[in-house]
Amino acid sequence: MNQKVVLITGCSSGIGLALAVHIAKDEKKRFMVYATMRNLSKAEPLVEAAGRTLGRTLEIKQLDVCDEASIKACVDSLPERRVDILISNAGMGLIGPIECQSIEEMKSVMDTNFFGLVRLMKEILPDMKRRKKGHIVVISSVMGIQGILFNDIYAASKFALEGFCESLAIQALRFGLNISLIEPGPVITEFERKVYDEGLKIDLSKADKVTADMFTNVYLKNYKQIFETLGQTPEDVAEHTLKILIMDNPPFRHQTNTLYTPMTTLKYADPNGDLPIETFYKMVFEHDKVFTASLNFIKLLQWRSRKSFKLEKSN
Ligand SMILES: NC(=O)C1=CN([C@@H]2O[C@H](COP(=O)(O)OP(=O)(O)OC[C@H]3O[C@@H](n4cnc5c(N)ncnc54)[C@H](OP(=O)(O)O)[C@@H]3O)[C@@H](O)[C@H]2O)C=CC1
Ligand SMILES: CC1=C(/C=C/C(C)=C/C=C/C(C)=C/C=O)C(C)(C)CCC1
Repeated sequence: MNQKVVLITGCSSGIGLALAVHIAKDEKKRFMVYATMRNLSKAEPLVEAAGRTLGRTLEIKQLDVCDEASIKACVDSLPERRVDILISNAGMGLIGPIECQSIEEMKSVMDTNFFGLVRLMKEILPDMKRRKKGHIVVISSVMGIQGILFNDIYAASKFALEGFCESLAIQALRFGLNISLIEPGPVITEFERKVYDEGLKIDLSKADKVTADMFTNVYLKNYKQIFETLGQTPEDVAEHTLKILIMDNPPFRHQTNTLYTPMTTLKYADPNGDLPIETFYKMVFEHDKVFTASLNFIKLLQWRSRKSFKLEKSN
C-alpha cells in the first residue's frame, strides 16, 4: 500500500492531537502518522483518542521543536527518513501589554512558533527537494495576516511564519513541493485556557492606567465570549486540514472559520491598511454595545441550531 508518511508536531493536546487522530483514522488508510510531542509523559490523551490506530496507522515519537538534536533523532528514526507531509503545529500564545512582558518571554514565543518551523524545514526540506515530492502544512492563524489588540508578539511570530513560507513557496514550486498555511480563528483548546490564565496573572503595574484598563476591561473582558461564539473545535480544524492534504493542488492559504473571514477580508480590501485597524478600533471603543450584541446574536443562533439538531436526532 502506498501510504503517505505524515509527521505532526505538538500532538499532546488541542489541534495537533485532533489532527493526528483524524488523519490516522482515515477510512482509506492513506496515511501513516508520526504524532510527535516534546514530553512523552503527556501521551495519555493521544493514546486514548488514537484507540486501535495506535501501532497501525499512528505512532508516537518525541520531538521538541526548540531542540535541533531531537528533530534530527526523530527524522532519523523514520524508515528512509521519509516525510511526505510535514504538519508544523507546535506553538504557544502570549497576550498582554509589551511593557509587562520580558524579552525572554517574547524570545520563547518566536523560538517555538517561528524558529521551530525553521528548524524542522532545515532538517526535512533537503530530502523533500531530492525526492521532488512533499507537502509542508503550517498551522498559522488569522493572526498570521492580521494583528489583534494585545497579541503583538504572538501575531509577529505568525507573520514571521507567513513571510518565511511565502518566500519559500516560490522556490518549492521549482521542486514540485507544496506549502500550505492553515489559518484558524479562535479554537477551543488548552491554548485558550493557558493564555487567559497567564493574562490574569500579568503584573500590570509597569503599564500606564489607560493601557492596563484596556487590557483588563476590553481584551480580557471579551476574550471568553469571543471563544464561546467564534471558537471552533480542534476536530473542525483537523477536518479542514485533511481536505487540504488530499487536494491535487492545495491552496497556499486556507482560513478555517467563516465567521471570522469578514474581519480578515478588511485587510485585503484596503491597500493603505487603515480599514482593518479603524474597524477594530471602532468595534472595541465606539460600537462596543453593537459588537457585544452581535456576539450574543451569534450565540443565540448557535444555541437554536444545536437545539433543533438535538430535536431532529430525538425524533
Ligand atoms: N487555539 C487557538 O485559538 C489557535 C491556535 N492556533 C495555533 O495552533 C497550534 C496548536 O495550538 P493549540 O492546539 O490551540 O494549543 P495547545 O496548547 O493545545 O497545543 C500546543 C501544542 O504545542 C506543543 N508545544 C509547545 N512548545 C513545543 C515545543 N517546543 N516542541 C514541541 N511541541 C511544543 C504543546 O506541547 P506541551 O503540552 O508540551 O506544552 C502542545 O502539544 C499553535 O501553533 C497555535 O498557534 C492557531 C489559531 C488559533
Ligand atoms: C475579534 C475581536 C477581538 C478578539 C479576537 C480574538 C481574541 C481572537 C483570537 C484569535 C486567536 C486566539 C488566534 C490564534 O491564533 C477583540 C480584540 C477582543 C475585539 C475586537 C474584535
